[in-house]
Amino acid sequence: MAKTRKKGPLFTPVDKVNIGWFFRKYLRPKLGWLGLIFVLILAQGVVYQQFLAMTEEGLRVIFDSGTIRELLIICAMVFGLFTFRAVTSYVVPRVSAIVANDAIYQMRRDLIARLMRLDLAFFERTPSSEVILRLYRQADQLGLFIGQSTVNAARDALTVIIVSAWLIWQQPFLFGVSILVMPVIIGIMLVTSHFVKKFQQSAEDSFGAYINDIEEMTGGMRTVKIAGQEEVEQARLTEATGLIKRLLIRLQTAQAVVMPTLDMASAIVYMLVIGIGGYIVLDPAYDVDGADIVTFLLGLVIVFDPARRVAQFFVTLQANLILLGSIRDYYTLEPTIKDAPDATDDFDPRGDLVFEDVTFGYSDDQPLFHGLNLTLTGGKTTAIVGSTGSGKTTILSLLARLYEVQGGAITLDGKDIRSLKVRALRNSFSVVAQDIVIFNKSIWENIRYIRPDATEDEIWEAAENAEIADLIRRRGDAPVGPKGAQLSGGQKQRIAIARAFLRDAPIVILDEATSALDQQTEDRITRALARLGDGKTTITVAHRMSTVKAADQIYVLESGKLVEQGTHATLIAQGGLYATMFTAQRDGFDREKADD
Ligand SMILES: Nc1ncnc2c1ncn2[C@@H]1O[C@H](COP(=O)(O)OP(=O)(O)OP(=O)(O)O)[C@@H](O)[C@H]1O
Repeated sequence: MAKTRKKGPLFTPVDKVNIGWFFRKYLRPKLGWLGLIFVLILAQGVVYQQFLAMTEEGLRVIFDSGTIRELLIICAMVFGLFTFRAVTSYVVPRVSAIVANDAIYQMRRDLIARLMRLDLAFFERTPSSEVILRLYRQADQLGLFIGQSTVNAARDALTVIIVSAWLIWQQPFLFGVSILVMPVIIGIMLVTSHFVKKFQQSAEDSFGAYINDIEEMTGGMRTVKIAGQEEVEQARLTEATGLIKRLLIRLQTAQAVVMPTLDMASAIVYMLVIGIGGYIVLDPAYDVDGADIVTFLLGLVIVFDPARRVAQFFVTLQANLILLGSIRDYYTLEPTIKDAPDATDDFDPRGDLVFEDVTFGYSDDQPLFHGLNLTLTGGKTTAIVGSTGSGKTTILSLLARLYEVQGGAITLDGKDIRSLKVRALRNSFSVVAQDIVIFNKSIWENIRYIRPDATEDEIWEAAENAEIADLIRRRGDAPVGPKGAQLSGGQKQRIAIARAFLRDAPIVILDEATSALDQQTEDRITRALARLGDGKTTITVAHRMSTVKAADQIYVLESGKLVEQGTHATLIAQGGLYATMFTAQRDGFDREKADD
């Protein structure tokens, strides 16, 4: 999703749109607070100007031998001014931290809500590391930048403006001399900004790749260990961190150019002011005294520090514009599968599910279904069998509108599923699939996840039905490890089955539901699943022929084409593909038993 940026001005049109978007959406509602921050930092700038004015007066008291009393009053006022500045220096970061973190919280909240609405296809093509990067690191960095750097920069900029205005008013000629170096500074900043943007983009990409590597490593640790691939993994991750190191060094080196440039510029300015200023003081033709020059120099010292920080800010701003752009990219994504304007939830989920001439492919060059016709009769059990990659799981995805058909239609209760509310349609399904989402919580909590409002009795009943209640009693509240790493495949499947019981939806989808179970458990679970599907529309996808035998209707797919259909008995009698697959599996099974 990286955007190539051409070398150019400080803000590209995309940057301007992004800043405008962030301001309108997340900062404008906080204008009151922003106003307060502005007033306080304005006051901080005025404090410096007042300090200078008083210093000039103090110096005159000393040079022109005024009274001690006058001097003491000036000292007390200077102390008072800085105490005020100290108080505001506490209040401003406090208020700005609240404003910025709240803005980032709202942005994250919206981002999460947006992500949830996106199509499954987005998650199947986007590495999770990219999502993590945006939701976590980039949003965090942006929050810090807005809460601290921007507010500080605004304060510094105001200080520079106020003090400079005072200096111009006092000594216009000397001020004119001081800003002779400005064009050089601006030129260097523009060049630096370009490189900072470029390196930041590369650094973000390599951070994404690094998170991806970590995810793959931790997720596949079992395989890594068994295959003794630790060193390969270590080398892979070390290489990724090495790349990050190199990019960050380049990034920070580019940023570091700003400070010495400003230091050199300030040295030249001081030199000019002392030289030309000194000459003016010595020349009786000018009405300028030593106090004027000392105050002017002090004013420059006061201005230079915040000016340096403002310049530095513009450079880090470039890096943060990349982060903002990267987060904003997700806001421009729209789900393609959403409710039609006149979508209805008025349908009977117990009705027939029918594929009418359905055409579908994951990509244009790989069509899968062409004119597929199937009827999954309401209240009955339909099995879909076929070799691997024949499109069985895709049928289930299309039913739940995880993908949209490209031709023809799928109807439920005679209504095109595209005319139904997506949420209502999906609520009609209970799914027991292979890719089970398991959280690092207790089994009990994992079952409850599907229906947080379920009563304790309902959860126990579901657990008993799925034959996992004993395990819950044994393990108690112990968490099951990340992604359920401490559970066996069969135990995870039984959690999925318990969830399906708890959800109790009118259509039950079983996608290889009993594949990870031993024969004895499988028999028990098959009975449990029969109870689950009792009176419901059940759709079973299985490699194992034994689990589909009892289905009311069996469809046999081959490379996306429907090649046979009927009951177990009729298909066996036909002696086609199904009969061949069934016999092959049974023979294999018998051989295994004989070997035992
Ligand atoms: N998200 C996806 N993006 C692109 N192609 C996909 C995607 N999911 C599946 N496919 C392809 O579509 C075809 C059908 O896949 P599908 O998962 O429906 O088969 P299946 O019959 O369920 O296979 P299996 O029995 O191995 O689970 C396969 O060729 C697969 O590579």
